[in-house]
Amino acid sequence: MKISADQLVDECKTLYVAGQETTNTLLSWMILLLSIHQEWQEEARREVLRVFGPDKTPDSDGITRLKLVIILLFAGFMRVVDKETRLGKFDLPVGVQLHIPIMAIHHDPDIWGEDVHLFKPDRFSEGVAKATNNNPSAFMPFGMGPHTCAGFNFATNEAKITIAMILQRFTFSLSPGYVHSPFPVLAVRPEKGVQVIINAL
Ligand code: HEM
Repeated sequence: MKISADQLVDECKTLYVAGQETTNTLLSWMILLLSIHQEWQEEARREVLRVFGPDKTPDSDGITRLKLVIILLFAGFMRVVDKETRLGKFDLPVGVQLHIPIMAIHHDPDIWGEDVHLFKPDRFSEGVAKATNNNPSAFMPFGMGPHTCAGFNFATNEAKITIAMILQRFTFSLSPGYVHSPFPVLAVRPEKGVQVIINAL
């Protein structure tokens, strides 16, 4: 199949939009959470130093051994019905937009338990099924089905490498100037940034 210059430009825009804000938003929230939860920052650093030591650049073998938990916040994603479809008891006409509220599903106490609002990475220690009260498909930070995120492996590896390299070199804690303002656009971004105090190790 031949691809036109316009299609190529469109593909590049898709990869940029889908891949840039999402991963840097994920990294920003991870820095925030690890700044607040110093015990998890130390635990993650211990793991990174055990796998890579203080200076080794993370390699593909090592990053598969990192079990750093990636906490993802994603506001929602959307489907447009392109042919008449029956969904459970609903008949969906063409053009209907279906919003899948990932963030609401990721905050449902019936699925995650009453402590859903707490940062508890170890809720995943026995797998997603256990963490979700046997609803593993309720955890869908990268979507689900035929259009699941094309950049899943790339993004998780990129995030692991970045966090590992930061943890190898610095400690960080939250700056008193930080203002919490989650702002949903496509991903939920920290509207005013994440200000941290960084110290070299
Ligand atoms: C933390 C980072 C990321 C998150 C949370 C994320 C999340 C998602 C989600 C929720 C979807 C929609 C899936 C669906 O509709 O079922 C999606 C689709 C997509 N993502 Fe990502 N993504 C991330 C990074 C990336 C990166 C780095 C790339 C590419 C370099 C990428 C490329 C794509 C593409 C091309 C699609 C559309 C797939 C399709 O419609 O077939 N994403 N992503």
